[in-house]
Amino acid sequence: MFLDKIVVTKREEVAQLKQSTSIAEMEKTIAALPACLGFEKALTEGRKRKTGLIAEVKKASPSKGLIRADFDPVLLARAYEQAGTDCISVLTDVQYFQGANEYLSRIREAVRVPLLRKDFTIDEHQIYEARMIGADAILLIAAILTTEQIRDFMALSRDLGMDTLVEVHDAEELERVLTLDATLIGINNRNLHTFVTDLRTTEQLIGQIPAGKTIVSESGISGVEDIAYLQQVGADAVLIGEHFMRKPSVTEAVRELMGPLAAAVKE
Ligand SMILES: O=P(O)(O)OC[C@@H](O)[C@@H](O)c1c[nH]c2ccccc12
Repeated sequence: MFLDKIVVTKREEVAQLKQSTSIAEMEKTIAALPACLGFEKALTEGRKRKTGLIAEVKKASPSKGLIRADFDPVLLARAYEQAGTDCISVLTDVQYFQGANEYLSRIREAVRVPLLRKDFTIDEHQIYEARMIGADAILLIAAILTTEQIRDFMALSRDLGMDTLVEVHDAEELERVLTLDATLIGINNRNLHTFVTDLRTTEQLIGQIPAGKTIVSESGISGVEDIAYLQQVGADAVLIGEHFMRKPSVTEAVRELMGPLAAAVKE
């Protein structure tokens, strides 16, 4: 199964990372960095449309293979910025998503938009690494973490100045996450075991979430009617990758998708 395979890969990566650098060394580098941009803030009080948007820089995926042939991470991120996306997500996993840490650090230099490091975080070392390469937030996937790990990783991220997007896909994961003080919760419409995507996952889970949380609906979103539906069921923001990556102009694609229902009507 994909998630099990990727966790094995990540354990190897973490072992290598631990050999190449220590936490003390990483802390030194981090101390000299500028403060993070507010990722969660950009999706709440700062958001530009009724529905917040995290646009993803995604070259390939394990289920689809290569998604965009003329992939230039910096040009794509600039185009997203121009279209007024609230935040940008950057895949850094090499093996399954053809991502790279370098993509995130180059994008960091090029735009003033808060960045999510989209990867499979299973160890503290990766959280320091995320901060070093320029992330403003990291993804924590409940399916591969214990509740205690999520709690500890949220605390460490906060100490380093980063926000966390805690991702769930089913009721059991959501229940665990709701015992923590996570304020930014992602509902992944894609089952990471089977890769089947169903937007109704958001509708099914959102009812269990108490008021005051910011809900991001993730994956498989591709039409104005999808945005309308997710608005109607109560999502505060959406995370979209593939739909934009398949369009020649991602700036136009963002405007087309987010314009009709969301542009003018910021509450
Ligand atoms: O390309 P899509 O279907 O718009 O999906 C984007 C994003 O939600 C997806 O990349 C994603 C959501 N959670 C993840 C966890 C790991 C890797 C990738 C993901």
